[in-house]
Amino acid sequence: SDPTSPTSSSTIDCSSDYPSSKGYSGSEPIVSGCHPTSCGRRIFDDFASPGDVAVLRAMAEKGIGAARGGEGRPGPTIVDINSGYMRDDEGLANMYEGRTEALFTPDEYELYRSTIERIRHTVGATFGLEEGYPIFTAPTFITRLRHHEDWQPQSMHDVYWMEHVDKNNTAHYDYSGLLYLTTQDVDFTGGMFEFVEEDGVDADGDLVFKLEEALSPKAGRLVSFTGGNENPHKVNIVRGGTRYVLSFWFTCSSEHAFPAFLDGEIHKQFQPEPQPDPEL
Ligand SMILES: O=C(O)CCC(=O)C(=O)O
Ligand SMILES: [Fe+2]
Repeated sequence: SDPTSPTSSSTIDCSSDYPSSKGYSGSEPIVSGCHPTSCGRRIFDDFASPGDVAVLRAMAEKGIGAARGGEGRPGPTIVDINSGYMRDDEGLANMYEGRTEALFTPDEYELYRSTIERIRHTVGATFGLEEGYPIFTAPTFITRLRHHEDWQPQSMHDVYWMEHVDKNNTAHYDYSGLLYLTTQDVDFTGGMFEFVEEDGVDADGDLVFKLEEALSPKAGRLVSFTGGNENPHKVNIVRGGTRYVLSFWFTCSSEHAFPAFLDGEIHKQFQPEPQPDPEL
């Protein structure tokens, strides 16, 4: 599809957390031609073909199988094809570790890489950014949410249905992109994506949110939005079946530029210290 003509487009006021000369929360300088001057949301249906969507889903399954064995775990499983890391309710594992043969074919890597690049280009065009922006950053991953009636979250990592703002989780995220790889009410039930807005506080003093706009995941549908406080959102709990989404974040900060390595070797450079999961 034509990257300049989204299926639907809305413009909203950017959060007042974007001052004019400093970045969000004062952390990084504003990059003109990249940081949003006009915030909003863009949806592109049929952004990826059914065939491409099937290959991306199969790559996630292959990665989960290599890292965890079998079909992996119920609940949320995050798969990063670039670094090889997979996280599920048992923790972190790497799909590339200890392999003697390539896990993915050159065609699969090329599809993954070109899909990332096409999304990046589309986000830049639809938000009117200068050439070269936004910048690809890490991490990016495919998230699989697999329903199982007996499943319970083991740590805060597993609680995927919380309202959040992407830029508050990771300060250098400026644009968010979600490419859905399954269709609601065909492949899974529940799992609606919702933009929300603050609606006061509850008796414990915790923020309460109300629905602003619900978007039904559809295979091939790209949803992109500015990452700041103008776009709080959540995913609803998956009630049946399996839901997949490819999540990307882009930045305006050249310091956070991340080349798409996709060579099956990069995890050797990132050996994270094992960290205890935050408690529930
Ligand atoms: O899965 C979705 O629809 C949204 C996921 C999301 O908001 C995130 O990963 O930050
Ligand atoms: Fe998010």
